[in-house]
Amino acid sequence: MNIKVIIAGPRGKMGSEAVNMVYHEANFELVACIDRKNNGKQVKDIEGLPDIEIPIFDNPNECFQNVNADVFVDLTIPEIGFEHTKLALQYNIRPVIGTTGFTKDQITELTYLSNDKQIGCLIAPNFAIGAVLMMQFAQMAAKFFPDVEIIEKHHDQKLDAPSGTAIKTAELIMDTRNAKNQGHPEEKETLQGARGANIDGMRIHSMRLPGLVAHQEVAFGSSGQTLTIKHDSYNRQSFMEGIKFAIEEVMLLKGLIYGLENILLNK
Ligand SMILES: NC(=O)C1=CN([C@@H]2O[C@H](COP(=O)(O)OP(=O)(O)OC[C@H]3O[C@@H](n4cnc5c(N)ncnc54)[C@H](O)[C@@H]3O)[C@@H](O)[C@H]2O)C=CC1
Ligand SMILES: O=C(O)C1=N[C@H](C(=O)O)C[C@H](O)C1
Repeated sequence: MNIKVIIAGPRGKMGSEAVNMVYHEANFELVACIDRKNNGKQVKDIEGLPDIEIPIFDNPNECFQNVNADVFVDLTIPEIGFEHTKLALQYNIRPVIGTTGFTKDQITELTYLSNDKQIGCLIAPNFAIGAVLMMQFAQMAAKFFPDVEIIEKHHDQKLDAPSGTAIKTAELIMDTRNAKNQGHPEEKETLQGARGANIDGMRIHSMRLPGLVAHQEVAFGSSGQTLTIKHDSYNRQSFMEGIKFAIEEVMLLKGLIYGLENILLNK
């Protein structure tokens, strides 16, 4: 049986790619989109989207109430994505969340809701398989190289900094590395922010430039050597294999998973 999917953010860079992927996937059926504009219109009315008569709602409540769906995919902004996710769970529709910038407290609240209702929910800061592996390799390396800096580089339309991927990478590293303040104990920033954001003593640097898509380096150093683990997404197609996998897998979950690695690496 087909998995029925609702997508929020269909006009966005990621949302439009996801609409096309879901439409072309034999086992998926796009049943509605949530867009803050275009209420009452159809997907075919939006430039760049497939020529299909799928309804668009600007009101998520109305959408979830009227459309029979299995999975809800959010690719919007964190404030809206969080509200969408809570609502989808209330309607027993399984969320697959690509939107980044959720706070720790928000993820905790969604975990409670999802686990309590025994409804699958997947939050993945990065759906690119290569990025998931990059984070895993970084976690492995941190065991041997506790001095580490994360450099993430994105297009200049990105709203959140640091990226969700950089935060997730730091969290994974924190699982294997004891907190350590890096650099000289008496170092001083003569220009605020020069050393980047500080998380558990490691630094995250965020670069924003037109021309970039999504890139991250995790640089480790020890006596006489450095190790750099690097991933590049050159287009948004790179995230689609992971979203497809997440839509299939969330159907089997009974609670919330944060990070694709938790299901991908057990396959
Ligand atoms: N998990 C992953 O693998 C990836 C996640 N992302 C994340 O996905 C999200 C979307 O990224 P992009 O498509 O690049 O952004 P975008 O700016 O191209 O698209 C954002 C979408 O959100 C919608 N939106 C904005 N404000 C809204 C509001 N107030 N109410 C309802 N909808 C609203 C816009 O209409 C648009 O459709 C971001 O959080 C980004 O960090 C991006 C790439 C990969
Ligand atoms: O906004 C983006 O583009 C991306 N956002 C995600 C993040 O914040 O990590 C994933 C990827 O880096 C692209």
